[in-house]
Amino acid sequence: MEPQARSVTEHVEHALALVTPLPAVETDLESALGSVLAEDQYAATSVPPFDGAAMDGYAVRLADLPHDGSPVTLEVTGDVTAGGSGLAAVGPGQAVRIMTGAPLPSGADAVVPVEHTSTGRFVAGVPRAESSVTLARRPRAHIRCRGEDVREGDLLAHAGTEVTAALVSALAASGAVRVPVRRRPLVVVLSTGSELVPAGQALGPGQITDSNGPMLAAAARASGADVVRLGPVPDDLAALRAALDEAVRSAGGTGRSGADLIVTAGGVSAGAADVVREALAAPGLGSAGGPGVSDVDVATVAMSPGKPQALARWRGVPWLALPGNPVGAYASFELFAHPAIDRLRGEQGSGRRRPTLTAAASWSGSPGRLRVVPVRLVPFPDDGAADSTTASAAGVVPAGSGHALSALAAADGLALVPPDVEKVRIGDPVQVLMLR
Ligand SMILES: Nc1nc2c(c(=O)[nH]1)N[C@H]1C(S)=C(S)[C@@H](COP(=O)(O)OP(=O)(O)OC[C@H]3O[C@@H](n4cnc5c(N)ncnc54)[C@H](O)[C@@H]3O)O[C@H]1N2
Ligand code: MOO
Repeated sequence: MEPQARSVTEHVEHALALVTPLPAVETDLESALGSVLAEDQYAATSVPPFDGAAMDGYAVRLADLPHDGSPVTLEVTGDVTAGGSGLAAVGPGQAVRIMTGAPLPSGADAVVPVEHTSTGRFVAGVPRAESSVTLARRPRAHIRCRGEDVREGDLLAHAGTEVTAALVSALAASGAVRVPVRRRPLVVVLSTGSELVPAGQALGPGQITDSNGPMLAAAARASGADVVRLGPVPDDLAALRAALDEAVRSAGGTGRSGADLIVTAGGVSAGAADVVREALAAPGLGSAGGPGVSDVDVATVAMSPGKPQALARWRGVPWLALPGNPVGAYASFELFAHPAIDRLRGEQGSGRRRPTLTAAASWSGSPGRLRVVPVRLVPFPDDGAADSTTASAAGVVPAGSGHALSALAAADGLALVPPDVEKVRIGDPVQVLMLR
């Protein structure tokens, strides 16, 4: 008899319970890209750090410009450029040439853009020749005030935020040099199966190319981990145990020691050669395990594909054992391994977006199981009009034509059809775990 199936949500909880956020390390700002902040970040300096010009033009005193908008002629007494010393002052009846980003001279309280003055335009590289300028009051002052973007001490980002290029900009502008981030996890990926040969090798009878190894390695890398890939290892207990031991010691080319997470694919179901099951314990299972293994948790998860799953520790290192069927392996990675990697990285929240979109085709569910369907985004509703710009791109259809791996390759996301849905019909809401 098949053991009682566990829900996907429950298995996610078990997977998350296996891992804890990695320690914080200080790193320079650029290397922090893709890592997760370990502490809240506050601005060390204000942005902009001084009052300055937002336009190329003339710094003036508003008191000199009539309210009725009639023009006045002012004496041009100086020049300030961005990065220049900016010591010029504007006295009554005077104006100073000023370039965008330059500090506002004392006495000035507005900038009049050059195109609204008698000068018309500045010529790059040509120094000031004009001794006067005629201009009038404008509705806007075109001044960027000190701290108007970020004020010293402002919270820029919470702990748990992934460092993006945009955040690097905000941190750099406000004085950050080194930032505390969680260490990147080292994930060891290991595929098992005597039928597997590495990509590029000729196939003998009954052999297939190992695609789960490269796929899981790529998926782990895309979720922000450093990756070492081992195997494929044959269905042989001694070989598997040796590979797991290598994983524990593994530094690969990363200059680090020891996996933070081991992800295997294959060998977890009921076959006589299912070597991962063998390494976890004897058939029957529970919490027991052979030497090296602890916290064994073998589960039948109510999902399709991806039903056989196991969790354990190998010499203390968290180990997620995913099924070998490639689509099941990928779905399991996204549902269980990705959140576990997010937790190791210290990321708050669940990483992947899961919007509710609309089914633009009908397909069957898997009653009693969460059905995972690779889907493509399409416009919906698609009224067939030549101009489809009115249709939103919020519809999904099953990707590919049913061949499992080709569907996965074409997918924008994985539709998650709940266990109580027998059939998805056109127009039904459907939750989609977005892959890009
Ligand atoms: N008697 C039962 N048999 C099976 C059950 C079951 O409940 N009772 N479950 C089935 C389901 S569902 C799945 S999923 C598979 C999972 O089995 P394993 O995790 O043990 O995976 P394997 O048997 O090793 O492989 C399954 C399938 O995928 C191919 N494969 C494996 N690894 C790779 C790889 N790295 N690259 C490409 N393809 C791979 C493998 O050749 C098999 O065809 O068990 C069912 N059986
Ligand atoms: O659970 Mo298996 O991955 O359905 O094919």
